[in-house]
Amino acid sequence: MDSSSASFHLPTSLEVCRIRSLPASAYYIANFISEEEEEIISRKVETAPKARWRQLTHRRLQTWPSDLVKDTLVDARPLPDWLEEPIVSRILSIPLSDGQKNIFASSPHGRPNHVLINEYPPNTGIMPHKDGSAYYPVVCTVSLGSSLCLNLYKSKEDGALDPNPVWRILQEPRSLLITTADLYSDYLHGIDPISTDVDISEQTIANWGLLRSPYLFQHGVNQRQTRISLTYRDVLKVSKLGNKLGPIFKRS
Ligand SMILES: O=C(O)CCC(=O)C(=O)O
Ligand SMILES: [Fe+2]
Repeated sequence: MDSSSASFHLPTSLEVCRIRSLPASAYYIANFISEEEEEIISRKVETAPKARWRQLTHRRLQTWPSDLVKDTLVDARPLPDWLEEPIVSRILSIPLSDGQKNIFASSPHGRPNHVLINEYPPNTGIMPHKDGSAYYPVVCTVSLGSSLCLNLYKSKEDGALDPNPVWRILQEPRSLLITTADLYSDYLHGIDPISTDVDISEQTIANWGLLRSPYLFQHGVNQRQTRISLTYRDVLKVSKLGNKLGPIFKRS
């Protein structure tokens, strides 16, 4: 498999795939990985050692290289190859706008060092939340398997959550969504625990003009199947102890 971006049609800059109807800033690349790459990565996720999975009430997840301890990455092993290639090199290959640096150029480690993998069977979601201060404020989400809507919420003046989402982003399989800046810090995001996303249209989906297959949603619905998301972030604090211990941990 050729993991370089040269043979793959990526946008020339993030600016060309910015979701213009949203506050600063979100970017959506519909065809970020190929079907073959999606298949290979999905298989790696599914066949990871059982101990890698953490079961929540409705959903299960994996963290690579490990969970954070007090907002710190204590296990400084590099990401495994299948999480690194082709996704990380492709993210780093795209300039913000022509001639500029990539989205992680100013982050402490210059690249994502942590990946959270969430699996969402139909009728599962994630409560509205913010991702918090452990990370450099850039989240790169690669979706596998199925489409679903990510909701964006505003906090009310009194800090309470306004339960109606202000925007919805439709994430198709093989897409990359990047959220950063105000959208990262000032808004919450969540996924409804439903089997079918409804009321999907050009008017209600913020990234409609950037979708790969808008015709699939012409009847306004998206029947969900199991969707897996990989969220790439740069954890700000990496423990020095972890760095020293790193080489003696076995890779799994
Ligand atoms: O699966 C997604 O697209 C969102 C996951 C998420 O919000 C998180 O892991 O913090
Ligand atoms: Fe999140």
